Amino acid sequence: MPTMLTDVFRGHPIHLPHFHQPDFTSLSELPDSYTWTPKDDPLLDAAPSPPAASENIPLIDLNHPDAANQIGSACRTWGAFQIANHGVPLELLQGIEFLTGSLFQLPVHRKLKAARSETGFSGYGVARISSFFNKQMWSEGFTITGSPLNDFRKLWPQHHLNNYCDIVEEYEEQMQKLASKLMWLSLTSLGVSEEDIKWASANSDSDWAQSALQLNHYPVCPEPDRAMGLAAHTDSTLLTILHQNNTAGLQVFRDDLGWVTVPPVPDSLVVNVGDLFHILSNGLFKSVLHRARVNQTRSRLSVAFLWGPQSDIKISPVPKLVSPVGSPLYRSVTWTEYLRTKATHFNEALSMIRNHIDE
Ligand SMILES: C=C1C[C@]23C[C@H]1CC[C@H]2[C@@]12CCC[C@@](C)(C(=O)O1)[C@H]2[C@@H]3C(=O)O
Ligand SMILES: O=C(O)CCC(=O)C(=O)O
Ligand SMILES: [Fe+2]
Repeated sequence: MPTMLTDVFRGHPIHLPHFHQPDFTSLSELPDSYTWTPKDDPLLDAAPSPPAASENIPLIDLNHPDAANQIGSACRTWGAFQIANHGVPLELLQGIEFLTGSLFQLPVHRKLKAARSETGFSGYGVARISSFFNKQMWSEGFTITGSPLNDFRKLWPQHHLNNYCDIVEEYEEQMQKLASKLMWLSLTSLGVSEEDIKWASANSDSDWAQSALQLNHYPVCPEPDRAMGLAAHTDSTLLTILHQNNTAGLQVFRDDLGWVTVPPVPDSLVVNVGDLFHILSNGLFKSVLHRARVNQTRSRLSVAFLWGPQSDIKISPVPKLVSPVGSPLYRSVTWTEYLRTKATHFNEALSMIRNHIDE
């Protein structure tokens, strides 16, 4: 039996900073433990000099005949793009946003009933990457994998459960289909077909993939310029599909441009390349560094669909993308191994599985 995501951190506890959640709504000043300076994050104010022209991640119409090439090009230059005409019913996007809003509106003592444990995967808590920073993030999260019923039971009375579980299940199904479509469109642009990736071609999508949902809430903040919603990170996924409410906050990093805000476009979705897709593409696709800032007047919600392979699948660079005289940039790794490496080494995880070739 392959490890399921639920078991990834079993026996690999993550010691998160003590959970002192302030009552976000009652503060008129940012507590020191939430005030970020460049000492806490070297890239905090990263900006090119001279300042670069304003540019943004592309918005791609999935119905466009050239969508595959546009996606491939966005994966190479940005590691992120937005998509319109993605086929996910709008009521479903509204449904998951409503569920997320009502979850975070619950009183703290109720949310803590579904707190994520140190060795657990799902439930309520601070971002997992919190342990790598000295300052706290201005956000709260809820991770779901598999059926949310057990956790949701701790939050809501019976009469909400079926409806909320149906929304999560339907959302995961739609995202799964979309993620697989996006993966093949981007690989097509590199000349890679199903014959080149055995684990993916032998089975239908639902057999080889697994996923998690990360619900995020960034409350209104008295001093947004000094706070951080979610610190800079890359996702450990193949692809991540993000729905944000109509409040800006997500930023992606480009060496030549610094931090670039991804504006919310109604009814569209944001797609990020994750570390595993970077590995699979032998470094051609960029796993994008991103973060979330916060806001003084509007609270922000986001729902991230984190998508990767089942845990018995070894991801390694597609041979076709390795030059005949070169060697693959990375050694092979399963999603479970990678998540554990990331949980202990954070942003060093990718370089730890890189093949260092003697010159
Ligand atoms: C399947 C995943 C991917 C995880 C870990 C696990 C569940 C939650 C995901 C996130 C979501 C928030 C950012 C991140 C960096 C975090 O702290 O938790 C992500 C992390 C990763 O992409 O590495
Ligand atoms: O809230 C956002 O825009 C970013 C969320 C994110 O990066 C994540 O959940 O991995
Ligand atoms: Fe992320």
